[in-house]
Amino acid sequence: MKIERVEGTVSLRRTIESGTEEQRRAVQQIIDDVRNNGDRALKKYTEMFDGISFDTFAVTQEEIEEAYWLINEEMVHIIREAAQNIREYHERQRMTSWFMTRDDGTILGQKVTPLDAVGLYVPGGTAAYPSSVLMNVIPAQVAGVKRIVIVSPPNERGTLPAAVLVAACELGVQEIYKVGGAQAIAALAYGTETIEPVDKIFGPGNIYVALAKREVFGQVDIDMIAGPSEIVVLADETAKPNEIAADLLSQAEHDERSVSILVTPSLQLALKVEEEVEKQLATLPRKEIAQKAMNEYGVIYVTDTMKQAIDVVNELAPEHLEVMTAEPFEILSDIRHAGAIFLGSYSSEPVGDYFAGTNHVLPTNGTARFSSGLTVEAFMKKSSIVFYSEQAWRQHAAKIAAFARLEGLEAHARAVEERLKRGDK
Ligand SMILES: NC(=O)c1ccc[n+]([C@@H]2O[C@H](COP(=O)([O-])OP(=O)(O)OC[C@H]3O[C@@H](n4cnc5c(N)ncnc54)[C@H](O)[C@@H]3O)[C@@H](O)[C@H]2O)c1
Ligand SMILES: N[C@H](CO)Cc1c[nH]c[nH+]1
Ligand SMILES: [Zn+2]
Repeated sequence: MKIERVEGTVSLRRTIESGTEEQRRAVQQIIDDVRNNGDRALKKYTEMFDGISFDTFAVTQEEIEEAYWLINEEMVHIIREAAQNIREYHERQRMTSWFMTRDDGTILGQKVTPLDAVGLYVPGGTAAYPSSVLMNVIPAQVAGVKRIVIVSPPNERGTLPAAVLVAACELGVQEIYKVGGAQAIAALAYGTETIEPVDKIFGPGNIYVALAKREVFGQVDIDMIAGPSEIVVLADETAKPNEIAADLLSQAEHDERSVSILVTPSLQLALKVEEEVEKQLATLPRKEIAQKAMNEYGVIYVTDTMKQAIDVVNELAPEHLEVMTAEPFEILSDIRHAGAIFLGSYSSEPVGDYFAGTNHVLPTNGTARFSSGLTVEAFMKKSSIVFYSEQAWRQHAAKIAAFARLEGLEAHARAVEERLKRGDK
């Protein structure tokens, strides 16, 4: 890990993978094929990319039962407890419709409606996280979404990871399809004989999945495109170097492009954390990934003051921020940009990844400057409500018509004035 003094600007912005021309063309072709040939195309690409042939893509009851055999009971209880915590937190985000009235009889309001159907992409390989199933499905359920569909590429046994199936089943998700990649995204967007289309697609995936999501946007809505994980630790001399190092490595093991940064006014702490990171890296099972991430994107910024350290954090606008100082709550009001803020030395970032109840789908790449993590709101939409009484119309019709004529929109003006004829009768 490099130790640097902060000079000039700092940034978390990395190039966003936009794929090669060849990949973009391949994705476009897969999407067209699924639109035209439905299940037949899904079958073809599943054979081609996942090496499995299916007659039906739906996960069966037997597969769910087998998954429960493969997961120990204690783990099922942990998943249940985590789910309860996540549900309790997200219940607080529930939105309600509201109305307001004016003396002239006008009633205005906002009607909140859950999306009818959403699709969650669960990536294959080692990146199949049951915790992400909880983080996406629970806010959808709290919002009141009726139809929740999970798609994920089949593994070499022709099924899905047991932990993913158990997490989904614990939440009562009943529609799970073994199909991945761009073909799964196309099926969710346009529908096939087996898979009914949805209204919005959530979840991460590889470049083919990301490109397909971009491509179908407009036909359906999509969530954010999340980049590799990031952690910034803001610490003073009271923090423990071994704990900081462990937390930095927790995110580095996600991806070779993950970013782990310590910002501190203490050079002594910086030196100790650097040493600890090397020590702890040596015994990590995902050492290769974490090492690459630390070499490329790991850095310790040493500042002159805590105030300067806070400025650096705000400039970085990280996905996750840990505040490990003597009085973390005193710093909270100065933090302006971070997807999730973990306060105090016991609030290690994985506490939020799995269990506390907050959502782990968060803005990356410096976008925490202007965006937020996944919330219940992402699964809802708002319709404005307008009721004009006769009194309100009489009082304001001329003003509205004048405004319309200012824009040169005569039909607008006449629509409002058309009601005058009623008074003539
Ligand atoms: N940001 C996050 O929160 C987060 C979390 C988990 C995983 N991820 C990402 O998910 C990804 C998982 O990748 P994965 O590949 O293991 O699983 P994946 O499910 O994203 O992709 C697998 C599918 O890719 C398609 N594919 C593979 N090669 C192809 C080709 N040549 N042409 C067309 N399609 C092809 C296949 O259809 C296959 O089923 C990683 O990139 C990881 O970084 C991100
Ligand atoms: N830290 C990841 C988001 O950046 C989420 C995750 C899932 N499992 C473990 N961690
Ligand atoms: Zn994580």
